Amino acid sequence: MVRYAALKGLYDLEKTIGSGGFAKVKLATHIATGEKVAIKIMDKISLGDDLPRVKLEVQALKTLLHQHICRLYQVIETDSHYFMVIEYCSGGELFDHIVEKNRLSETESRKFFRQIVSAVAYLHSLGYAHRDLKPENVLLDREENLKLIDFGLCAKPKNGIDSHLQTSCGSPTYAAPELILGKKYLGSEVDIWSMGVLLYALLCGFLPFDDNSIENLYRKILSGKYDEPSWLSSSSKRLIRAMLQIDPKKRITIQELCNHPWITAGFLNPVSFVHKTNFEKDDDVLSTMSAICGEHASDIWRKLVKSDRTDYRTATYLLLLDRKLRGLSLRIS
Ligand SMILES: CN(C)C[C@H]1CC[C@H](N2C(=O)N(C)Cc3cnc4ccc(-c5cc(Cl)c(O)c(Cl)c5)nc4c32)CC1
Repeated sequence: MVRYAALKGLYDLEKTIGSGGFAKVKLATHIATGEKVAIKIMDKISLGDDLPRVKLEVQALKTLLHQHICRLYQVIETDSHYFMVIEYCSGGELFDHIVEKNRLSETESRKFFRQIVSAVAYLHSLGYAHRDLKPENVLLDREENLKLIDFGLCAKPKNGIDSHLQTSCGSPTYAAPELILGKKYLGSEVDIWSMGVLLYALLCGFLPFDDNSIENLYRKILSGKYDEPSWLSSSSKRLIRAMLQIDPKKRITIQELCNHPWITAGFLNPVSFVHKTNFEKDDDVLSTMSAICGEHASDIWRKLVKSDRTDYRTATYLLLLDRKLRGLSLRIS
């Protein structure tokens, strides 16, 4: 087990739970609270010119506070590494959940899809586009709540979400036609297309556009033609068609999506993104922390609010708050 001095006394590293590109993600225990976390470890050498993506992802995750977006607790930077301490999702990938059930019922698909729409509507409302929405980037926590991850490709165009992007990124299988054609595109519109692919995967258990050869895959995507299995309801077909429109200008918008009849069926309200308030003060958590570190609760809170919200104290506060919201005792070892 590689020892990282920067984590000593703060986190106990356990097994590797995944690796992708330039990062390795390990399960770890936050020593002060005993809570499980995921630590995304990146070494600066192999990051190379991908370094700016880390800063982009950290900045995005610090800003994005939403119940269906993975929470960043702490960032540790050393000369050689970046460590991002992130909310652990013990439910694994949504993809595996679909595969083991073959496909999901319309009701279960709707439960998950509303959570995705809520997270993406919130993302877009802050001027971000994810640009790499795919089942592998949608995880589940212990209560099977959905968590969006991997904001390494997300973009916040300087002049707002409605300004055009050009960089081709994300995986072709979920990429919108305009993106694979290398045209200028709107982040919000390509996210809608990817969500259409995601919804199709939830309801069908396979992908609308798939082929081993990249050229055939591109041809299928650009044709916009895909199977509509017999089990799809006409309402599901209509919604998927509205999202998988080749012409981005004909594609349903995120606002229309929040109110779409398929989305609201069986629910009392359209999808809203009531995101977490920035940083709510909790006296139980503060008094637990002050009992341990001997500082006054008011001093702890003042330092927390003033901090850049990515230090160990912040991680401890947020993890204790999570424990409380889950109805568990607030204990600090
Ligand atoms: C395919 N990707 C490029 C990497 C892959 C690494 C493992 C990870 N994972 C898994 O695949 N489980 C099955 C377990 C698991 C559990 N909790 C996690 C909590 C957070 C994250 C996470 C990972 C990355 Cl790269 C992020 O940027 C963020 Cl914001 C969050 N990944 C987790 C994770 C999923 C993604």
